[in-house]
Parts: sequence; structure tokens; C-alpha cells
Amino acid sequence: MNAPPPTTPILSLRGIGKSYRLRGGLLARLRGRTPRLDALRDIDLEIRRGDIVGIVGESGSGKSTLGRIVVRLLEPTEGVLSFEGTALSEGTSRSLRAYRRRVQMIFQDSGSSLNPRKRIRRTLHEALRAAGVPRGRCNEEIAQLLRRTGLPEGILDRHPHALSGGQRQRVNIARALAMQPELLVADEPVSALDVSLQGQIINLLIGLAAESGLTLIFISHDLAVVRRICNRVIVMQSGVIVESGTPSEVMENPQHPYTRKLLDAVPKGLRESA
Ligand SMILES: Nc1ncnc2c1ncn2[C@@H]1O[C@H](COP(=O)(O)OP(=O)(O)OP(=O)(O)O)[C@@H](O)[C@H]1O
Repeated sequence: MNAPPPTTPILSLRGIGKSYRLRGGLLARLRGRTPRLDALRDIDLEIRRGDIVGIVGESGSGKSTLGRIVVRLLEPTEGVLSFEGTALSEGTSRSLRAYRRRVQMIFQDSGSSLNPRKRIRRTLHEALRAAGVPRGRCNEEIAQLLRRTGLPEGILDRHPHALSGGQRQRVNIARALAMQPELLVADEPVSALDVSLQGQIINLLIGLAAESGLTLIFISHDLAVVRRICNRVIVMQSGVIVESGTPSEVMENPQHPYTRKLLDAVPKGLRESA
């Protein structure tokens, strides 16, 4: 297959919608209707290779649902998602597997995304094997992953519970990197960490993005961080994108009242220092 033209977005979403089936009350069931909640409606979005895109919005605005659709942990109810110009719905299960390697996700809760029964060495080894690294090269690759994510060798023989929250999140990042992803979705990756560690993990992510040309989707409540690290911001409210642009466009000259409301909630000093 020929390489896509350089102008093709790495990721494009067209008319993406997601509705969740709700359990519903007795009345709805008697009427034979399953109530549904529209978590996303009509999302159009293009992301260019190398972009660092911040997705902001209040709790429940649909940010995580969007992130999960991008990595195909969730199927959209409507719309088309294309990677490098190819619609994923056209793909076979083999191309979906390949997509899942190229697009990785990091979650807020660093602990629950690691298998508590596996030592870190095994977790990283399995990720490398899944990415097609020959068994004989895994130790060398693991050492390199530790270096890239700033982890000491001593953690390899430990289980996740014996690591700090910051170390666990670094392991999650190392495991994602083992897949050599082109796009990384980080869903509130630092919200569960102490403030002192948050900056370190964010700097690690942007350092890695710069070093390997990763495209990053950064889902966050923290507008100050988004302003500092992203070159594009998307504001979501009740399942729709209400505003998007560069951080200075969106944060210095917000067009939508909801964006203004979000900005008003950030202490002024933080907004300016961001
Ligand atoms: N599995 C599910 N079943 C039913 N409703 C869901 C499910 N997952 C999410 N929702 C609902 O969909 C809406 C969007 O949720 P989502 O988690 O995507 O928002 P969010 O912006 O990421 O919120 P937060 O910042 O709190 O994580 C919310 O109303 C949520 O309650």
C-alpha cells in the first residue's frame, strides 16, 4: 500500500455518535423501549500527525467516551473513524489488531490498568512480544523502555502494588511505548497523582511525543496544563464539540459561553502563568 499523502490527517472522525443503553425504569420496559443516553453527538474532528490535542470539558461531557472510541475500546453508534485516510469500518479483524497496536491509551487509574498478579518484567515482556519483538531482544528493549520512562531496573521484579503511583503510571507509559504507537490517548493521566509528580509525568509525555513524533490526545480537567502543552484545544459540553482552536485562540478569546464558564473556574493567576 502506498503511504498516504503528508496532508492526510492521522485520525479523522466524521459524524461520530455514541449512545449508551441505560437500564431504564419499569415504565420504559413496559413500553418496550430501552432508554439511551447520547454521550456523543455528531463529532467531527481531524488530528494531524505530531499534534498534541487537549480535550477539555466538565465531568460527563463525553471526553473519556471519545478517547475510548479513538482506541476502539468502544464502538461508535454512528459515524466513521479513519486512520491515515482509511476508514476503520472497512478493515478486517487483522487490520483492527494492527490499529490497536498503533493507537494506545493511558488511563487515570494507573493501578487498575496493570495486572496485579504479574511482575513488571512480565507485563513489559508480554507487550513487546505482542508488538512482534523477538524473544531474544526483549531484555534489551525492556532496558531501553526503562531508560525512556525514567524507571529504575529494581522495579522489574516487583508487582504493581509495590510501586508508587508515579512509577505505575511510568510503567503504563512504558507498556504503551512497547507497542511503538503512533497515537497515544492519555485520559486524565495525572489526576490521581500528587501535585509534585504531575509535572514530571506530563513532562515525560511531552518529551516522548517530541522525541518520537508521537501524536498525543490529552484529556484533562486542567486547562492550565492543556494550555502549556497542547497545540490544539477541543472544548466539549454534553457530548458535542462547542469550540476548538489553538490554546491562545480558545483561552484568550473564547467564543462559546461554556468555554468562558470553564475559564472563569480557573484561578486567574494559574491561567496567566500557564
Ligand atoms: N458505560 C456507560 N453506560 C451508561 N452511561 C455511561 C457509560 N459510560 C459513560 N456514561 C455516561 O456518558 C456520559 C459521558 O461520560 P464520559 O465518561 O465520556 O464523560 P467525561 O467527560 O469523560 O467525564 P469524566 O471527566 O467524569 O471522566 C456521562 O453522562 C456518563 O454518565
